[in-house]
Amino acid sequence: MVEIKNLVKQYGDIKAVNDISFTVNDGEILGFLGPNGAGKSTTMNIITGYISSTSGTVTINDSEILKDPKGAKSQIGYLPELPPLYMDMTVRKYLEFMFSIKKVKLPKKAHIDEVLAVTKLTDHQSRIIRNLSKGYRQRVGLAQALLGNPPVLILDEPTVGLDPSQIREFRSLIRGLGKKHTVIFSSHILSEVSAICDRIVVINQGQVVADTKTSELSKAITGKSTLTLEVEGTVASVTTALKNVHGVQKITVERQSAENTNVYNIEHESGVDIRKGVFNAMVNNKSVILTMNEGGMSLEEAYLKLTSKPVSKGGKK
Ligand SMILES: Nc1ncnc2c1ncn2[C@@H]1O[C@H](COP(=O)(O)OP(=O)(O)OP(=O)(O)O)[C@@H](O)[C@H]1O
Repeated sequence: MVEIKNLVKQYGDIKAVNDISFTVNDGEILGFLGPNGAGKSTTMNIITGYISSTSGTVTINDSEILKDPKGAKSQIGYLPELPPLYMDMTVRKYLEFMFSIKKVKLPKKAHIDEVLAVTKLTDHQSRIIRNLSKGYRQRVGLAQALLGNPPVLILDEPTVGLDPSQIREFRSLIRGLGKKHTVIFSSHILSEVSAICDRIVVINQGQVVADTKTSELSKAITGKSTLTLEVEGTVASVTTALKNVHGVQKITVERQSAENTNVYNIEHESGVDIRKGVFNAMVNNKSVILTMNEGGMSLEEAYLKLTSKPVSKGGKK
């Protein structure tokens, strides 16, 4: 488990990280999301012990990073935004070199073979790193993070600069790694995080603005349960029929999408699934449903809303 408590990092009069707390459970893939300059890299660098915090604590499976840096660091594999690769080495030589630097205690050949296989680099182990594409270099960075089989992996914006097919491959690698490791994965791209992670922590201007299951992000922001419905029929008859559905609280016509067809936003009681009731009401009303989606606000809209508003007092100066 990774526990981050009241983390603060001050650079002069800039608070890059301003009282951040969150926990990552064993076996979880946590997305750490925020716009450029939000404080992601600073937080990651503190978690991995690269830089120290101004105040607050980071604990990795009972080892606190400042009190027991050796114990904490031995449990972390880190892929920084720019992995420290030695361009003139072959992939295998580089991993052997990092193996000795990290003083890994596992059988060398077998372990490096395993790491090469997991990162799909076996066929490229004799190539000079300089000649590899960005996607392959990133895999080499991931391979060095995996040396020693650390239980926790910290990946700082690992897909930046990769092309779409490299991104897809890298994502599937991370998903696979999540089965054996606890992963913290930072990104400023929402779709990336929602594709891989079950839970996300959103930061903005050095503060946590959401800590929630990906599927509940929209609800966490609006505080409301909503259903969007596109249906044929007059507004009057559809609204009357919807009003009688158990759990429905408020109906708003969002827009007209075609002739005699409107999009409605339906607020409903939290925890009540109104979809069947809405379906039956529309069938009885002879109104054809064209689309029905839970969560009135899209994930993208919710994220923009979260990260565009100014952070309350105590935020970055
Ligand atoms: N060494 C430093 N000295 C002064 N200010 C810094 C330093 N490192 C970071 N900052 C500032 O702290 C804030 C957070 O930066 P950080 O790099 O952690 O953000 P980020 O979320 O990782 O952004 P990006 O996605 O652009 O990498 C920014 O305003 C940045 O300018």
